[in-house]
Amino acid sequence: MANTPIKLLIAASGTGGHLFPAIALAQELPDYDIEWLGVPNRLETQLVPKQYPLNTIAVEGFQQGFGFSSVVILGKLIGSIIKVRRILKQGNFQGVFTTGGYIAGPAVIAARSLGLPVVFHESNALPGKVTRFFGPWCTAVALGFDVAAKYLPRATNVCVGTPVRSQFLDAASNVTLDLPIPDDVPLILVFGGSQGAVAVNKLVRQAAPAWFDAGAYVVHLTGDRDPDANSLKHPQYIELPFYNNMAPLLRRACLAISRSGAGSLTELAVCGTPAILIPYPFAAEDHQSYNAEVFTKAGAALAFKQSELTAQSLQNQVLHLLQSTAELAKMSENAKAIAVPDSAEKLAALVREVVER
Ligand SMILES: CC(=O)N[C@H]1[C@@H](OP(=O)(O)OP(=O)(O)OC[C@H]2O[C@@H](n3ccc(=O)[nH]c3=O)[C@H](O)[C@@H]2O)O[C@H](CO)[C@@H](O)[C@@H]1O
Repeated sequence: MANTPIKLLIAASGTGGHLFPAIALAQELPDYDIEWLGVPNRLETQLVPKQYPLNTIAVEGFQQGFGFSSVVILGKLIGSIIKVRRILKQGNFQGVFTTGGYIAGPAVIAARSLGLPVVFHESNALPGKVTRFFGPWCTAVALGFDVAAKYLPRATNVCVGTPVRSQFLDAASNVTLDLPIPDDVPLILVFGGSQGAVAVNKLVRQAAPAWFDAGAYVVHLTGDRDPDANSLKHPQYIELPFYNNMAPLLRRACLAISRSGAGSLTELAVCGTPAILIPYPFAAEDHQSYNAEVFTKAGAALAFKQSELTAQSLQNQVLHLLQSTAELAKMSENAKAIAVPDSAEKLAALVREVVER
């Protein structure tokens, strides 16, 4: 039996922020037999590499209050727990890993009810409700930022950083910057999480002409739901709904304008990209502001509330930074100082310790 691979079920679903760390972990466990748990209509159907079979369940979050729709959701949750228990038993799984979100509830309950170990990864500075509720039930909670530990006093916390895609670490990676940007121009990268940020896009389109006049190029990743897509045309402006080769792009950019999802922040740190952060104002419990604070405290970024930022103030702030190479260099150094480049290895070591114990 010594050579039988360990069977691990990874429950990660929904956004890039939940999926990329889990994929990075899976790639760090090549000797494991891994299957995925997701939902049928989210990003996992496109992003999870084909070698990991995808099991799907119907699960969604509870709304405020408890009405008829909550009863339906509760029914789905119970159905999901039963289905995950069946998957775990029939597949002889030895442990579960999750990055949180709605999928985590049935995964944790099913695994713990069968006595299986669970490692939960929470990438945000303010852990989500699901993490705060289920964290104490898990064998270990791996944290992206150590400040999160104070919100999880009853959980077994280990700070490991947040794993990034292999393109961020592998110098020999064949992931290259295939965009027409001259070598000697300042590049501003604008992106808004894995789904784009329409409000930021609007500000950027108004502010960008002055940046072009200052000689800068702008790569603008708009997401695929922007009603004004393709409305700005300029030879120094490249607009795309989504771009996959983020590592070379973040390394090349002298400044990023970004939301402050944990995944984006982790990549900014690993690449040492100075940033202007505009936390998504409607994120659950305003968690993106807590994430941004980790970076502003470290001197790695500036952060502005969306409600307080105008196109004019954004324009001026960027023009100021473009002229302050020393300030940008300091921010870059500070960003690198909070990066945890070997996070996937640390997380994999924790999973091995917990599952093979
Ligand atoms: C709106 C919201 O609540 N978002 C949450 C969601 O992350 P969400 O996926 O929205 O945002 P993240 O910043 O965590 O991750 C975005 C990821 O998408 C990638 N990307 C983006 C644009 C693009 O064109 N190409 C590309 O590859 C980025 O490089 C990054 O890896 O889960 C995160 C982890 O719990 C939270 O911190 C975020 O607050």
